[in-house]
Amino acid sequence: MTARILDGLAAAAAVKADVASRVAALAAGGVVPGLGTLLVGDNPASRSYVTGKHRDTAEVGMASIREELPADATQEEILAAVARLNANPEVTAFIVQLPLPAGIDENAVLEAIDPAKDADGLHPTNLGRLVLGVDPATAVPAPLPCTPAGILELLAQNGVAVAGKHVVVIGRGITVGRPLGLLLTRKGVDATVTLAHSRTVDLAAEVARADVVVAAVGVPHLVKAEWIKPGAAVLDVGVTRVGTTESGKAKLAGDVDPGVAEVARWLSPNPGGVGPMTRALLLRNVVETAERAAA
Ligand SMILES: Nc1nc2c(c(=O)[nH]1)N[C@@H](CN(C=O)c1ccc(C(=O)N[C@@H](CCC(=O)O)C(=O)O)cc1)CN2
Repeated sequence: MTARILDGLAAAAAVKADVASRVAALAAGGVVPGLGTLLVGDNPASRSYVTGKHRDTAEVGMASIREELPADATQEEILAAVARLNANPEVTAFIVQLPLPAGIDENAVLEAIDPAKDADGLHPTNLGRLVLGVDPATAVPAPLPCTPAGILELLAQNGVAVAGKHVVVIGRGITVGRPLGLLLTRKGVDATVTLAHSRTVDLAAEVARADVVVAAVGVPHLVKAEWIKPGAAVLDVGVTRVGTTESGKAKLAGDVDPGVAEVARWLSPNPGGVGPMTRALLLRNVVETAERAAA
């Protein structure tokens, strides 16, 4: 059996089409939503993600506001850039591209974002709302972290159910693993979640019990075909740059061994899976912030 592909480019196109029509409706009322980004340093992956985000905003008719600082920017300079984005009326919502350079207190920077302008759902207030708002029907509206929300959207668009299923998430980082565990265990989503990490004793045994596996650690080809329960859905989220091609392009390796495609029923590839969904859900967060402000 060869896995069916969870095509992130196709699913992201559907989300973007919806966002574009909502942007057009806002524009008819004189509101132009704007995404702001703050990029600090020269990390080529971060630069390429930010460039992609600004290409997306143009595609859906949003404005773009781009702030950049050098790799040796101080904590104070970064906080000042965040304050500028908070105060800029053209910025509906914005992100601080992560990771920040070594030595910068990332949590302090995330806390400095106005929670009403948090496009990533990573401000403590919005993460707190995700924890508190167990029932989405009664929860205070708040942006959801983009990668976890993109994973749920990708599964839903392809009819892959998670309610009552056992999901093993590998990785406990702030942008994927932790918030994904919260999202999957919400009322109405109803998955049973194991959050595995670098100190998990027998990762192979944990993965072998999973109906859905989400690998988000950045260890090339960590998840092996022989670990996978036949019929499971596997989402390859983590990515590592493992060199460059002859033409100078980055060579990427996901967390999932290519042999998994022969065992799993569903496979979200990397690239072309969750990455494009992360970007599409960012646009959705921005348009929803603009809609809330305009209501
Ligand atoms: N502030 C944030 N920082 C980071 C986040 C985040 O959600 N918020 N997540 C990741 C990086 N990320 C978003 O910023 C991201 C990762 C991957 C992609 C993507 O489209 N990937 C493509 C491949 C692109 C390539 O060739 O490199 C794919 O998977 O097909 C978009 C965004 C860490 N930082």
